[in-house]
Amino acid sequence: MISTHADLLGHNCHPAKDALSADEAARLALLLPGWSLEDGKLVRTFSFNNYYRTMAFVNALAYLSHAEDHHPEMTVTYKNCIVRYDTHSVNNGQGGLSINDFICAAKAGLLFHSAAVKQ
Ligand SMILES: C[C@H](O)[C@H](O)[C@H]1CNC2=NC(N)=NC(=O)C2=N1
Repeated sequence: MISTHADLLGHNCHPAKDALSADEAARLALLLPGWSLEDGKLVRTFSFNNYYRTMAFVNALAYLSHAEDHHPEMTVTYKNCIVRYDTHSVNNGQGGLSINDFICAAKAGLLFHSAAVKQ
C-alpha cells in the first residue's frame, strides 16, 4: 500500500496491465503537490528562468524516463515544461493511469527540487 510521497520515491516502474480506479488515482494525486488530474492524465507545469534551464530539466527527465522505461508527454516552451503522464498499456491498450505515472511524477518533482540554483 502506497500511502506517502516517500513510498512513491521508493518504487520503480514495472510493465503495467492494471489501471487505477478513479478513487485510487485521486488518493495518490493528493500525495503529489503541484500535480493534477486532467483529462485522465497526471499533469504538472514546471517553470524556469530561461530556456537553458528548461532544457536541462527536459534532459534530466529524459534520463529518468529511460531508466524507468516510462515516458511522459512533454510540451516545451521557453520557460515552461508541461509534463503529462499516462500509461498506454492499461485498459486493454486504450490507456489510463497506472501506479507508474505516480512513481515517475514523484521522481520528476524531486529532479526539479534538487536544482541548487533556483529555477
Ligand atoms: C515495455 C514498456 O514498459 C512499455 O513500452 C512502456 C514504455 N513507456 C511508456 N510510457 C508511458 N507513458 N506509457 C506506457 O504505457 C509506456 N509503456
